[in-house]
Amino acid sequence: MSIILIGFMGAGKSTIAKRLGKEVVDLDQLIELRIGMPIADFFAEFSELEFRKVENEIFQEVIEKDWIIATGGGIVENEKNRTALAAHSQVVYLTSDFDTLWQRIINDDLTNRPLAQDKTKAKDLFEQRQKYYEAVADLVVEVAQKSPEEIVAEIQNKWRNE
Ligand SMILES: Nc1ncnc2c1ncn2[C@@H]1O[C@H](COP(=O)(O)OP(=O)(O)O)[C@@H](O)[C@H]1O
Ligand SMILES: O=C(O)C1=C[C@@H](OP(=O)(O)O)[C@@H](O)[C@H](O)C1
Ligand SMILES: [Mg+2]
Repeated sequence: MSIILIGFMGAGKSTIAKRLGKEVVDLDQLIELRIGMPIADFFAEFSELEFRKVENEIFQEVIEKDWIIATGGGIVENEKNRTALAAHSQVVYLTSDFDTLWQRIINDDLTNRPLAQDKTKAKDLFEQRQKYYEAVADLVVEVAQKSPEEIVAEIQNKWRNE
C-alpha cells in the first residue's frame, strides 16, 4: 500500500505528494484531465455535486493502485471514500490552523479553489471536516512553520522501519 495525503485546501497535499516518490497522482489533475477544464470552471458550468461524482469515481479507481495519492480537500465528504481511507494503512493527514491554511490559499496564484472564495464559508467547511480527517488518519502531521522537505522526512520516518 502507498501513502495517501488528506487535509484541507492549502495543507500542501499536492506539494508534498510529488516529493514522496515516483508513482504519484494528484487527484485534481486526473479530474481536470477527465473533465477537460479547470475545476473552477466545472464548478461554475455544472455544480459541486457533479464535481463530487467525478472525484469519487476517480478516487475509487486510483485507490486500488499502489500509487502515492494527493487527494482534494473534500474527498472525506463522501462516506464511501471515508470507508476506503479507513481500510488503508498509510493515510497522512496534513493539518494546521485555519489561518495558516488561509494565508497559503490566498497567496497561491497557481490554483483557483472555488470553495475558497469566502473566508467565513471556508472556515465553516474547515471546521466541519476535521472529524472526518481525524477519523481516517494513520499519521497526523502539523505543517505550519515546516518546509516541504521537513514534512516529507517526517512522513518517511514514520514507516521507514516498519
Ligand atoms: N510546507 C509548506 N510551507 C509553505 N508553503 C507551502 C508548503 N506546502 C505547500 N505550500 C504552498 O501552499 C499552497 C498550497 O499548496 P498545495 O500543495 O496546493 O496544497 P493542497 O494540495 O493541500 O491544497 C501552494 O502555494 C504551496 O506552494
Ligand atoms: O476542499 C475541497 O472541496 C476542494 C479542494 C481542492 O483540492 P486541494 O485541497 O488540493 O486544493 C479541489 O479538489 C476542489 O477545489 C475542491
Ligand atoms: Mg492539491
